[in-house]
Amino acid sequence: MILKHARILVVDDEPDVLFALRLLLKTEVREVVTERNPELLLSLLRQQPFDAVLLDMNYRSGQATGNEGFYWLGRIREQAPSTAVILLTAYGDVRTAVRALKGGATDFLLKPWHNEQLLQTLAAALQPKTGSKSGGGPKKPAGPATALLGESAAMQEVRAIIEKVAPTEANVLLLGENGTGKELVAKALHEQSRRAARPFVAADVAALSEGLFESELFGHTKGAFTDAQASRVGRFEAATGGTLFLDEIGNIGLAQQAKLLTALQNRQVVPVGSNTPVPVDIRLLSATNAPLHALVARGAFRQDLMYRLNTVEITLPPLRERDDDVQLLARHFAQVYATRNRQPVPEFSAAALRKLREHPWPGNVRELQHAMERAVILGTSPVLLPADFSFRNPESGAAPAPVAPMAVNPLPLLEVEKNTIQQAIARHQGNLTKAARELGLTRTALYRRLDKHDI
Ligand SMILES: Nc1ncnc2c1ncn2[C@@H]1O[C@H](COP(=O)(O)OP(=O)(O)OP(=O)(O)O)[C@@H](O)[C@H]1O
Repeated sequence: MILKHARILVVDDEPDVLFALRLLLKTEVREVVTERNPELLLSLLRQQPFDAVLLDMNYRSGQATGNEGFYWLGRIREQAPSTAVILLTAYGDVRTAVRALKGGATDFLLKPWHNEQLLQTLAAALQPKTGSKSGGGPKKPAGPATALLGESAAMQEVRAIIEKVAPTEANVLLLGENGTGKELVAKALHEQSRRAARPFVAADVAALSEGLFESELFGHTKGAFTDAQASRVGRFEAATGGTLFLDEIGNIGLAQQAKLLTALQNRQVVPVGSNTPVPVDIRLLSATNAPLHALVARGAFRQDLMYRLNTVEITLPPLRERDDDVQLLARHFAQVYATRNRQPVPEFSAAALRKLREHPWPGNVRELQHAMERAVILGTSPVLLPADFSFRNPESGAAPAPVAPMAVNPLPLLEVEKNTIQQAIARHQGNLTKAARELGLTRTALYRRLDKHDI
């Protein structure tokens, strides 16, 4: 496609950028649509096809991780796989660029841009896929990579370790409670590795009986046992050149541990029923929610195997220890499920946000994800309220948490509002943008209330 026939969507939260790009593009392309709010991106793509999206990567001042950009990139890839996406960022570095391209971006431009270069990049992005895009390197079909979200210090550290470790061949052991994102991290490690173009093979080893363990992982020959009507390649071989992810590794017995250790030491597997070893070339990632070090101390897990697995160890913190991420993830899942169900994206009342923050999340991000799906589907107003979230009492594991009784001497409403605002501001060390977000208010609405309460 040539540029002058193209329909281009530009999404950036800076009005000046939108203005400049509209001015530049309106004489060069057939149609240019600009939008400040990335949340409207998907509905714009539904309304009309665009040939390319110029997408900003950071939407909140001071945030330079580009995670929002990666998130929207993934969503565009899912919804409009043939639309070219060019990412715009002021904070580019090589790793971000690589991550963007692996996530399916067509190209990457640094702000401030040169007009000539931007037009050339756009024109190149509109060429058919088999065309002249720079060659070299193995190509991987752009999958809708789920971004690992979270701005808490703990998650930023996890992402920094991933970036450092992913390109190496180190075996990585992922520790953390259920639903903290271990599998997501394993996929990120694979996607950012040199093995990204080869398979990512996952196996839940705890689910394998002792008998199945060997044949699933190492394969079997035809007739090796009663049900073996044909020979079958095991997970190790299937992952050749790529990554093998062994989940729930802490739950396997000592006999399986010995078999696994032998395979890892010898870098080869012997399929059940065969005498011929098959060499394997895998990078091993494993995960467990069991206290593996304590299991080693008790003699229930082999120390030598653990040392094979944990060249690098990454511990995913429970969600209750990363308060800052609860709101961000809740908004993310609200967006995902509202879009999936073709519903408007709900807002959150301040009280609902408080309830989400105060819940201990025993099921971590997975529990939050399900809570948001339920709330979006069953919610009756455009603003989610505390009643839209009913958590099971973690103690009993069954009954929904009782509704808090009314305070006997309720504070006057204005007092409550003032206290709530003051607390939110204190929690965010005076950062009004963050306080406003937690309270479910726009910054302007928060300023009005500061004025009203003389804060
Ligand atoms: N930081 C995150 N950002 C976005 N989504 C996340 C994040 N962490 C977890 N999720 C989502 O939460 C769900 C559970 O994550 P995942 O399966 O990776 O957890 P896990 O620790 O491997 O769980 P388990 O121990 O139960 O296997 C997935 O749908 C995943 O996409």
